[in-house]
Amino acid sequence: MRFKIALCQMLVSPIKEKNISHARSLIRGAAQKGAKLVVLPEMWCCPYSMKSLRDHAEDIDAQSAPSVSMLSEAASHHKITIIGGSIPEMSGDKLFNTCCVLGPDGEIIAKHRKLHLFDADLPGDLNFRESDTFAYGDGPTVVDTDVGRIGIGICHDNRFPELAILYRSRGAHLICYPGAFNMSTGELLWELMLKSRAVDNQVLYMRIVTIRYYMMSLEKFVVLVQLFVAACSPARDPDVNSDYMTWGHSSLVGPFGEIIATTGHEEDVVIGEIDYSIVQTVRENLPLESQKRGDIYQVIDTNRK
Ligand SMILES: NC(=O)CC(=O)C(=O)O
Repeated sequence: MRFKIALCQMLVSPIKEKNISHARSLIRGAAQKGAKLVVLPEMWCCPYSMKSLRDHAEDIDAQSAPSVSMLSEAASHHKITIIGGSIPEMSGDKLFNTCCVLGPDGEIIAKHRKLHLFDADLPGDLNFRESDTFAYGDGPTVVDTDVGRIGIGICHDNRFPELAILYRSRGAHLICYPGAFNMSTGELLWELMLKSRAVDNQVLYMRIVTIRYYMMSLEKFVVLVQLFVAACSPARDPDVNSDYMTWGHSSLVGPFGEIIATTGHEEDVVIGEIDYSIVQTVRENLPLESQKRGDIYQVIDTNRK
């Protein structure tokens, strides 16, 4: 399968309505260029500022979510799949950092709540505690779409290779990470993390438990994690008063760790082509699965139903 993906690296303003209509016009432009999959950034509907996130929060389950309504209308109008970046989601009294995935009929086909919240204390530089504001998501997200099986992570989720391994083990062809690395971590780590997740490879064991008679057996699945990774950031806000300055550099990385498409820090729509047949070629050229030492290490998918 071959298709075009668009990463909308949009400049986020303090005004929510403006962000929604701006995102809509970027999606329109991407669809007109032939993109079948459009990805938005982490926190595209409002500033990524812990002080004001609650003011912009939306209740997705109660269907009072203007950002998600726009995504739904855009997906069905253009007949595309949208990875809807992330928005602050209010559910009961909890706030989540949430990504909705919309299919070409406008339906929400998956909802991922950020699993790893970004808490960092870099003395004299950055002190950021997402976990003071957000609640933790409680499950991985793999979704079947018109453009393949996709795993979803949000920003800091991409630092955890086990999640990428798990997604690949569930048959994902592509992992999409809406993200917003900051100026302290971005230069050294953004591209490194994306390339690492694209080329991670492991042998995965999944424990199959037979409860009857307390018997347990271990079934082995050999899995490679060489796949495509797409990450979409907001554009850097040149306003020095901005609470959180983002690194930008939205990118599409191929299964050999190659950068297929990327950009700098300004607003841009990055278009790249994904050809899943390359995954097979890379796996044949570099047959890592036969070289893994499953007798020494293993990753167990504890969440699989
Ligand atoms: N938004 C984030 O999770 C930020 C992050 O991971 C970073 O390095 O910056």
